[in-house]
Amino acid sequence: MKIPRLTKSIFLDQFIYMQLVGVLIGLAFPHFLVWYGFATEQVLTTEFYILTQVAGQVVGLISFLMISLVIRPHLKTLSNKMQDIAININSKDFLDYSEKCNENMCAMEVVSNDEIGISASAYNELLNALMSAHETEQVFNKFSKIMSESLEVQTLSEETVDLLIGATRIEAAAIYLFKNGEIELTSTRGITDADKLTKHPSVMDAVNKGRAQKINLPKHVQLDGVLTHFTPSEVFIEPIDFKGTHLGVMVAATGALMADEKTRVILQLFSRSMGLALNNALIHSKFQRLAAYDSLTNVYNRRFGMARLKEDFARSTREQSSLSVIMVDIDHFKNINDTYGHLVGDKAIVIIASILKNISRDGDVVVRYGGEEFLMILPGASSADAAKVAERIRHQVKDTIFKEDNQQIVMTISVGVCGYPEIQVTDEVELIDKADQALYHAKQSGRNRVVEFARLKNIA
Ligand SMILES: Nc1nc2c(ncn2[C@@H]2O[C@H](COP(=O)(O)OP(=O)(O)OP(=O)(O)O)[C@@H](O)[C@H]2O)c(=O)[nH]1
Repeated sequence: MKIPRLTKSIFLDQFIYMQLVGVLIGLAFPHFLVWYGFATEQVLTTEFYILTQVAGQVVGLISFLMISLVIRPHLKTLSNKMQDIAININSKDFLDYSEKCNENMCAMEVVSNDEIGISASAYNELLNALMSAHETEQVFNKFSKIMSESLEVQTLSEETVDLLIGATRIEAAAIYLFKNGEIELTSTRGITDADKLTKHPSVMDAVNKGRAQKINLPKHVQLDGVLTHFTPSEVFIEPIDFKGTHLGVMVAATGALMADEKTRVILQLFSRSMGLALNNALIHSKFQRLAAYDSLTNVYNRRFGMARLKEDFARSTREQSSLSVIMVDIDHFKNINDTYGHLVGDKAIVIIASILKNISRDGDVVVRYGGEEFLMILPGASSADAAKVAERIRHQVKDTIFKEDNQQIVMTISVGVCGYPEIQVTDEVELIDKADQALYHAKQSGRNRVVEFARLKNIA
């Protein structure tokens, strides 16, 4: 039965109805007493009617007050908490609010199993769902920031793995990408033998078919967790795709705690959204490579080499450390072209470049400076050290027999060396210029030789 509403306040309606009930009881009560055996002249009097009316109103009023005292505070607390959340969501302060939120402050105490108790637990569930959605949103915002701020595959992968481990129940993770037809480990945290996973059939399946999977981790893979070593409870394999192309796969393992809803949601969000950023990063690195490398020899091109030399020279003058350059030019190269043709000439250039690369140490830079001219930058090497390297190169070139059809081609090179700070130059262009002068001298004095600019000066 639906009782009609009288005012805008349910409590006021309830009060009015209680008063009406009081009036009816006040009217009926004297007649009930007559029926019960009281004398009519005693109870059907105006005074007795007034008395029963007053008693009825008082009972109505007490009932209203009791309802206000027992029910109203619970509803008031519930409405205050809801208002707090609404205000914080609207003022975008929900992050601070959720961080401060503990059981006492935000959750409602459930004190009954009636509608009020049900409302309190429904509110608590709603609050938990809101907090969890908010946390997921925060993690995804951080993830979007990572995706939009870097164009480096390595940085993107490492920061994603770190965030995944920091924000979910995942305790170890790795990202593998397809490179030249092979699955390559790009970043890993916690999986100590991550390389071995590239051969695992489930990983291959996820990469080849783009199929997400959940597997048991193979025995030989161990996890470093917060607790020493432990066996993971689950391992998720999520493909990373972009427009139907399988770019790679994300492997993530939970530790002692199984993945909760938030972990599963974030894992899927990450693997599904990474494709675009990784694809951009892969294109970027391809373009960077194209812009920096010489396509014939696969060593740095002149533009990149000069930029690199500028940086190295600035560092050497700042730190007062040695820096030497070696200029290499193939002797009578025109003859090779004229005798065997340009294609054979190209092969000869590639052979010289690979000799230079093989002899160079970590940190040295090989540059194709011109057609058949190479520059080698040796940070930390004195002029005398660089001259020794140059001699090794010269010998190796001379001793390399280059076979073309049935012909055996022997090449020689002339080399100019200049080193800072032995030779006090003002910039990197002057350093190159001096090495060039030494090279010119090597050519003039018969070719197939190394000339150090420092000695040239002494001779002069
Ligand atoms: N095959 C080929 N030849 C090139 C390339 N770049 C430059 N050359 C040739 O290299 C030759 C360089 O000749 P020169 O500078 O006259 O000198 P050289 O014959 O090497 O003689 P010296 O340097 O004086 O010992 C020219 O014939 C160019 O055409 C290239 O990328 N491929």
